[in-house]
Amino acid sequence: MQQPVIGVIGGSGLYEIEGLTDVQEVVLETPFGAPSDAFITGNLAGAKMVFLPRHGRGHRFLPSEVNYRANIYGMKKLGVEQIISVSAVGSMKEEIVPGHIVIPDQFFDRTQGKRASTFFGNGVVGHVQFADPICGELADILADSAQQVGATVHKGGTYICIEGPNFSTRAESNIYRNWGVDIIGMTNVPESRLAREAEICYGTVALATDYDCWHEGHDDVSVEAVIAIIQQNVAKAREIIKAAVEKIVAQRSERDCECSSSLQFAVMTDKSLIPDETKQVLDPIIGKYL
Ligand SMILES: CSC[C@H]1O[C@H](OP(=O)(O)O)[C@H](O)[C@@H]1O
Ligand SMILES: Nc1ncnc2[nH]cnc12
Repeated sequence: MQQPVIGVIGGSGLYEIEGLTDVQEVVLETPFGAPSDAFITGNLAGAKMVFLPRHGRGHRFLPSEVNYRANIYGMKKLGVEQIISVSAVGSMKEEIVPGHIVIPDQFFDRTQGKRASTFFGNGVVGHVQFADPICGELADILADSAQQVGATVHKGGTYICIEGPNFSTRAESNIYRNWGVDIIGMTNVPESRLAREAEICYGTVALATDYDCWHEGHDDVSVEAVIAIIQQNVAKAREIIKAAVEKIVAQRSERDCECSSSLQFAVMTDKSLIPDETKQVLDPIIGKYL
């Protein structure tokens, strides 16, 4: 059995990963442009790791500016099969207290169409299933890991993804709550869509940092408050990643989740009509089916 290759996309406050051996910086250009930063590769607990800070080191890219396609394409090129996303989120439920961890199982997309969110196009049409956008097996591992390291964890929940970069109005926040969502953020869509198209399992460790602006007993969300909670919890997030990596290594078997073969029946276009250049660009993603 080959060593697992696990990607970590660090969100707000997580710009580096600790404890790796044989660390290298890999600068990649992709057909979709430059990723958010150099990929940091190394070994951790028997796995090969590929780390990328979503907003770049120094937090330089807005949620709408992050080049999600280049990031996921780069992960695929580096052999990543599972991505652990780490994200700061607002809590939309009383019981999700700032400092708690949520492992969401659903996304609700409220982005405004400004983000490139598919590898398809340019002569190739494909439609992947996305009813369950998070890999169930990876989510189980992340929830168990969070519990193991002593975090208060909520397993399951809907993450509503807004365009940002401004936080929500009070009316929006209350309406989202009426829709029944659990947490709010700005980044996990389209990242998760692209991971599914690339047949990479995707799971999120969401750190609740605030009550957005709906809670009468708490201050409205601010960057200052978000950073304070992240700083208190970043060590815990790193412990969760390490525990999850150890479990993935221990359970290592060929993936049999739906994510691992999501493209098998997804491409609609007659193979003989797909332009050569498109085939070349998408070779790491659809090559095995052509
Ligand atoms: C600093 S609060 C807003 C910012 O934090 C979250 O980012 P990430 O998912 O990368 O941790 C949120 O989506 C916003 O981008
Ligand atoms: N309240 C909030 N809204 C959107 N993204 C967030 N990230 C952290 N807190 C957030």
